[in-house]
Amino acid sequence: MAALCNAEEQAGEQSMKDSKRDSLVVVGVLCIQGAFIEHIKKLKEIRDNEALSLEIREIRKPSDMKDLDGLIIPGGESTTLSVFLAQNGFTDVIKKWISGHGVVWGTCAGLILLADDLQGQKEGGQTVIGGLPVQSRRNLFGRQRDSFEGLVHINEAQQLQSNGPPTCHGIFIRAPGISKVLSPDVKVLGYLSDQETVVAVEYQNIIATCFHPELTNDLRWHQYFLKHVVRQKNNSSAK
Ligand SMILES: NC(=O)CC[C@H](N)C(=O)O
Repeated sequence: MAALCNAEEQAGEQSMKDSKRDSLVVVGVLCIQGAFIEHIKKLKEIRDNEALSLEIREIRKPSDMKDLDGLIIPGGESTTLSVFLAQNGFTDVIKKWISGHGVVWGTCAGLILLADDLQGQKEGGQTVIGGLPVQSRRNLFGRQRDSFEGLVHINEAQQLQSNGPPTCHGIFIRAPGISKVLSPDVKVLGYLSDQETVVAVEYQNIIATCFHPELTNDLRWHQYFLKHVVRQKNNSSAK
């Protein structure tokens, strides 16, 4: 497949270079439960490889969100995460931060928390953050024993890196699905080999994946997220 290098991609590349020169970008990882250590490792690897001016912050309480440019909500157990967030006055803080254009990436349980319409939630409901106009179904691919690894096709129009392959390895652990896209403005970033099952999306300042790129050697999803964060920061400081 031809390498794609669109204007947005170029703007992202430029922003990454700019971030090396000037302002510090602050990216947080929600460190309550789940695969947060793996996300932090990936961010550190990119920061060190690319000499980025990047602060990587562990987010454990609402006040840690101060001056944050980007946030990763990791996979884990969405019920545990949602109860913790609600009980600690965290849900509304993150909601407000996202509506103020903070760039967020939810992987797996993180996607569940960001979906506007959640199906298959625990009895009594789950307090979610929302903001992403998709319907997500918990455990769409089955229970724990149905967890699988498979090929994710990266949507050509949204190529993650101009020089990367058009696929990536997807690790799906009791994964949620994106059962419906609720807005034409949701961009599909990745889908399975059946060409139908959407597993990665982007909507404005929100990225969400059903699988776990932090558990693979592929850095492209984290690089893609960081570019988005830097672009957004530069846009808002230009205003
Ligand atoms: N790997 C994951 O994050 C699994 C998510 C889990 N099924 C949940 O509903 O929270």
